[in-house]
Amino acid sequence: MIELCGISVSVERTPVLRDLTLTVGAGEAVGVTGANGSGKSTLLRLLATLLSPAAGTGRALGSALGSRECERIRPHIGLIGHSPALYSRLTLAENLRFFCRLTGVDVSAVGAALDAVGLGRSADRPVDRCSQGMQRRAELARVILTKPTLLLLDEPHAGLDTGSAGLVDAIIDDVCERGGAAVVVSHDRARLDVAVDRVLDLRAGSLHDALPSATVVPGQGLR
Ligand SMILES: Nc1ncnc2c1ncn2[C@@H]1O[C@H](COP(=O)(O)OP(=O)(O)OP(=O)(O)O)[C@@H](O)[C@H]1O
Repeated sequence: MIELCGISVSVERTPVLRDLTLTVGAGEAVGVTGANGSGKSTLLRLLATLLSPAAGTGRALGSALGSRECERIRPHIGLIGHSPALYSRLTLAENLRFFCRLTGVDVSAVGAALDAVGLGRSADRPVDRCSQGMQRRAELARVILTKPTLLLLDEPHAGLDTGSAGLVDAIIDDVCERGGAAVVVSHDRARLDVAVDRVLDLRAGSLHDALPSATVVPGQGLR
C-alpha cells in the first residue's frame, strides 16, 4: 500500500522530512506521533499526493509519488486533515452529495451515512451552522461513502465526543478489513494504541518505532 525509501520533503525550502523510510502493507493501520512541527501533517500530505518528494522514492497504491501516475490513485485516497474540507454555505447533505458525484458514488447512500455518524437529523443544516464536532463527523460520513483504499487521518479523535471517537476506530477497521491501509497521526497515544496495529514516532525528519506507552503503577509512578 505504501513504500517510502529515503524520502526527503522540504516545505518553503526548509527540510522537514529527511531520509524517511516507511512500509505499510494491505490491511495494516499505522499510527504516527511526534512533537509539534516534526512533520506529521507533511507526511500525510506527501501520502495524499499533495506534495512531491525532493529526494528518495515513494509509492502509494502502486503509483510513484511526485509523478503523473498519482492522478490514478487520488480517487482512492481519503484524507481528513486538521480543518474540515466542507463547503460552509452548503448543507451537510449537499456537501456529501457533491463528494459522491465527484467520486462516482450513488447519492442515495448519503442519508444512511449521515445516520451512521449521528447526523441524520442535521442533514439540511448548513455547515457554517454546525459545531466543529459535527463537521468532523460529516467528514467521517464522507469516508464511509467514498470507501477509500488508503485512509489518512490527521488528529481524527480531536474534538469528538466519546461515541464519535469510537466511530473513527470502526472506520479504520473497515478500511483494513477491505484490504486497504490507514495512517493515523495523533498526539493521543492511548487512542492510537486502540486504533492501529503499530505506532511510529517522527523525530528529526524520519520515523522510528515508538516506545511502548508508559503505564502508571499505583505507588510506583511511571514504568
Ligand atoms: N506553509 C508553510 N510554510 C513554511 N513552513 C511550514 C508551512 N507549513 C508547515 N511548515 C513547517 O513544516 C514543519 C512541519 O509542519 P507539520 O505541520 O507537518 O508538523 P506537525 O508534526 O504536523 O505539527 P503539529 O503536531 O503541530 O500539527 C514545521 O516546522 C512547520 O513550521
